Amino acid sequence: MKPRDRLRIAVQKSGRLGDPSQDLLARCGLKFRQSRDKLFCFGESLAIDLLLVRDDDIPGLIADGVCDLGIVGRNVLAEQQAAVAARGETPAVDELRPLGFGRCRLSIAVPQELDYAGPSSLAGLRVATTYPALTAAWFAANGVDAKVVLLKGSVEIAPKLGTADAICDLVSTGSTLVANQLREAAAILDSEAVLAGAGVAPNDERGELLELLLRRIDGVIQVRESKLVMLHAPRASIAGIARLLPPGQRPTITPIEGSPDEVALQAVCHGAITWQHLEDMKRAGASGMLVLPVEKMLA
Ligand SMILES: Nc1ncnc2c1ncn2[C@@H]1O[C@H](COP(=O)(O)OP(=O)(O)OP(=O)(O)O)[C@@H](O)[C@H]1O
Ligand SMILES: O=P(O)(O)OC[C@H]1O[C@H](OP(=O)(O)OP(=O)(O)O)[C@H](O)[C@@H]1O
Ligand SMILES: [Mg+2]
Repeated sequence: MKPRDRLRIAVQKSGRLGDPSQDLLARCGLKFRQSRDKLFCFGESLAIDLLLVRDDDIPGLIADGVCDLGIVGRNVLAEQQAAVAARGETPAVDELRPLGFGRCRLSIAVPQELDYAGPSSLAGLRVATTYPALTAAWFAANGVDAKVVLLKGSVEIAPKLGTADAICDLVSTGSTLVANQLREAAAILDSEAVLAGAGVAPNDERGELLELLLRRIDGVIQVRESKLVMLHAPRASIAGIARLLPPGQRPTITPIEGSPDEVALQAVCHGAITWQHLEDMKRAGASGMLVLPVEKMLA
């Protein structure tokens, strides 16, 4: 293969991960000019280009060296790794970073009327899936002999059609399962979009670009998951309130002019602040609570 000096990332052309993947790269300061056929994006701000492809092709493109990196669901990457491992080979593509979007899980689901009391309930049954290697590996790990039936799509209707007794497919809200009179029996993999890359990083300019990109991705993810919390509280309640916050920087406490028993608290927290957090803090004495997004952060 021709040597390359530009880093190349495979991203999903359309579908669920396409836009969020490009959005993440834009937040990392990458700017692109798209080719007329919309299959290639030339990096204008850095020597990093994109190849726009079907998500199923991404692990293979990295393994073959056509791309250095890819943004793909862990479910797709893990399936490829499990298929390689089942052939007795060592997977050449690794997960470098979880990216925090495209969250779903790969689950075994069974018809409502099937009694499921654990993996052994599926012994001797046919299980339809688009993820044959992961499904077979889960059965093997649980010592269950079941038949894995490969389907490329519409897996959920297989039990109704009589081509399978159960399925193993992606679940997010669970509404597809409900619509097909199925229920989730066991989650076999928690998934989200991940940055995937070759086990061995390129040992040239591309290696440096990769390091730079990883640093920026880490920064973007940290900021995205960070919130600035501001509130007022009686001085005596501050320790209790601080314990209710997700982990983060040590809070700043400032006196409030004219209210000697009350202080203002300001804290950068890493992780979601839910309504439940706010209600718990209110019960602990907090008032005037504000939760703000963080745009940039530098330690
Ligand atoms: N319901 C869901 N909720 C959240 N994430 C999901 C859901 N379904 C799938 N995903 C994640 O998004 C990825 C891409 O899903 P999508 O449906 O776009 O794939 P696809 O139809 O195989 O696309 P392609 O045309 O690229 O082959 C999945 O591999 C999974 O990681
Ligand atoms: O638990 P839910 O929120 O219902 O999501 C699960 C469904 O989402 C995905 O399909 P998608 O919506 O992408 O449709 P497709 O696979 O038919 O393209 C997946 O293949 C499941 O069928
Ligand atoms: Mg696909």
